[in-house]
Amino acid sequence: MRYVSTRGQAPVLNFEEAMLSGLARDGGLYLPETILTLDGLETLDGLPYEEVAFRVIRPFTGDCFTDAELRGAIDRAYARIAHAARAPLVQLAPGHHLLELFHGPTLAFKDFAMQLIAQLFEIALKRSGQKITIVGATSGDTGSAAIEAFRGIDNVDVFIMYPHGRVSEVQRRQMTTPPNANVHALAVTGHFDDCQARLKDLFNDHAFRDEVGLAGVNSINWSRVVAQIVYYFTAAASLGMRPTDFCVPTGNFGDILAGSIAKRMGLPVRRLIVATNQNDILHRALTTGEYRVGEVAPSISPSMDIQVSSNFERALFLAYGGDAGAIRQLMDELKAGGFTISQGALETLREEFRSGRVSEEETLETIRRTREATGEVLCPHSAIGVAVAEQHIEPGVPMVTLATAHPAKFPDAVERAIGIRPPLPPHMAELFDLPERVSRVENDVEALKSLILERRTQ
Ligand SMILES: Cc1ncc(COP(=O)(O)O)c(C=O)c1O
Ligand SMILES: N[C@@H](CCOP(=O)(O)O)C(=O)O
Repeated sequence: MRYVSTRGQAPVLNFEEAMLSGLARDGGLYLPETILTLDGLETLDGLPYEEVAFRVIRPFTGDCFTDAELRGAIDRAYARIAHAARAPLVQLAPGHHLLELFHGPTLAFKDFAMQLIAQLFEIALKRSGQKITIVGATSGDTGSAAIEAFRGIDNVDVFIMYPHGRVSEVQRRQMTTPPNANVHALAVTGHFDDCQARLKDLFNDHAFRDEVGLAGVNSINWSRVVAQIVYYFTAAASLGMRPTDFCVPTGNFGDILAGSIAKRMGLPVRRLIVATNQNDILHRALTTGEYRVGEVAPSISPSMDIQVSSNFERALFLAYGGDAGAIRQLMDELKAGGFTISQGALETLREEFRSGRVSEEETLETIRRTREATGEVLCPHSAIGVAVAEQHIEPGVPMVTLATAHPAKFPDAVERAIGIRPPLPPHMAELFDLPERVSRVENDVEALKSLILERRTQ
């Protein structure tokens, strides 16, 4: 399988090359040239998660990994998810199901992709002897998952930029307490969009990129998206492969894009519903056709405090029929604050996506209500998903809401809602006793470059 950039001016790559590159050299995002349908959907129900993962991921990796390598990577990755089903589906109400994606080592859905791609990176780097510098931007969960997955791996340094003061204490400590020499937590002045913009600056500086062997593990990296497709298949399989709606707490649009790819592979996804907090650029874009960047407002769902939603570029590319020239034009306009989606592309997007926005008070109320009605304690991000899903449930169509993080990652918000601080699982019992290691950095690409060059160990 070959991968092309959404901006049409970067080399066409295979899976492994796209995985190791992250962002395309023209600033775009890689997508497969064609998306193949997956046969045998009716045989998936009852299979172990690992087997479904193999069948879903295999067509995307081409001949980059042998079957044995891919199966081994999948088995090692998902052995770290502390639930036999890996992504269990629990019923919240008749017709409404919660897909729990928070049983991994860092308690967020990011573990599903990050654990797997760390295994694949390791195989690829052992084979080539290449040394790389991973730089990631996080609003809290990608960073902790990346550090957990890549810490201690040979030939890799991992630098994670998070917005200083804007992640939860649990998230921060997950990033600052690992003692491994190849891990570097960077607290950046600014918000997540600043971190992501600086990350793209680093990728777009080709001399720096080549000097340090820059790689990315945000969902701008196609391999992240691929791994996130799998749980749409396991969820739909356990609901009998009926047309199903999925509601996804959304920020950078990676998780919901994975659902869109699953649909293109033939999964009976009816609608994908974007659920946002007050940082609602995606809801505004789908409602009005205007994609205009606003201020990032801090919220009780900090992982979704995002305005510039990177993977929306992939959805736009698909909605514009693969017109890379149109995407280049839109991304140029974005530099000046935003763009108008063409009527045709907007209609295409609206056929597939619905959206909703949830206030802080509604988020707290949903945590409260859901616990009372079902006993399930939601994290604030998952609560946003549940609240928006409830507005879109239609009789006869199952609704699956993605529960993207464990409530114990956001104890302050959960306590405000239900008066209880959810306990951390035993493997994280010492988190608050460990010493922290972090560098404060200004929101400045030159400062970041100097720090990375000085600190990398490879
Ligand atoms: C807990 C949680 N929920 C939802 C999201 C939004 O996911 P995405 O960025 O893939 O839209 C994130 C961040 O990515 C997250 O960490
Ligand atoms: N919410 C994310 C933001 C980055 O998302 P990614 O999926 O593009 O890596 C986070 O927790 O960091």
